[in-house]
Amino acid sequence: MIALAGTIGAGKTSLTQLLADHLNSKAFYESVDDNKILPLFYKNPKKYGFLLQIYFLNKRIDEIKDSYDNDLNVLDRSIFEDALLFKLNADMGRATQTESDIYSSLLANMMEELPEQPHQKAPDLLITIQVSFETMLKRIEKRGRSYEQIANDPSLYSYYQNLNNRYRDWYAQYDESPKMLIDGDKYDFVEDPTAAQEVLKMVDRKLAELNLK
Ligand SMILES: Nc1ncnc2c1ncn2[C@@H]1O[C@H](COP(=O)(O)OP(=O)(O)OP(=O)(O)O)[C@@H](O)[C@H]1O
Repeated sequence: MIALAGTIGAGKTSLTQLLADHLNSKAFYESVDDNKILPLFYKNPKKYGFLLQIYFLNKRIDEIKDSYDNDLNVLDRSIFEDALLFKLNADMGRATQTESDIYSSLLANMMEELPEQPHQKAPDLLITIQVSFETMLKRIEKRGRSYEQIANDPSLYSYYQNLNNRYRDWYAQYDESPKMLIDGDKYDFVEDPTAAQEVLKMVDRKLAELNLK
């Protein structure tokens, strides 16, 4: 399967739709609006950080299992980014070392590839959308999920800044599958149909190179 990655508001959900339509495959979305734990987490990250992580892990494993039937199915967020978010929260004192260790070993256990399984769990291709911090802030504001707004909680500014910075290193180090980077500032594939076509062409070239299409 193809997994999208990128910071909050990078455009993962939109590109997932675009790609699945283009490839005639299925799109799998992380459902944010009916996630009951996320607003609790934003209100009290220390209390709900670990629960949120377990919730996401469970959801993403479900998605990985459901998307097995076609290598070109598209997931709007990769499971591997959660560790980046959790590490950030742990470094900010919102999770304990024990919670962090248990999460890492649970993730490794869940993702371990077994010889008898018919399909691998890691994606066939990871596509990361990289956006500047300014773009990230604009998108978060434009989308307007109340618990994500800096106007309601100014401490989110440094959380978002830190998150965006860490994505660069995360992408550089990521080695679970083939990967490619899309510049989300340069290619506004949501508003600009020409940019969308260019992005689809880039992905097609990568899929051909990997013999997936
Ligand atoms: N592992 C995690 N730990 C903490 N928060 C998370 C985690 N995964 C997702 N979130 C939160 O869930 C919300 C949705 O994030 P996500 O980036 O997946 O979707 P999105 O904002 O709709 O992105 P896009 O616009 O790229 O589709 C954000 O508030 C994000 O901070």
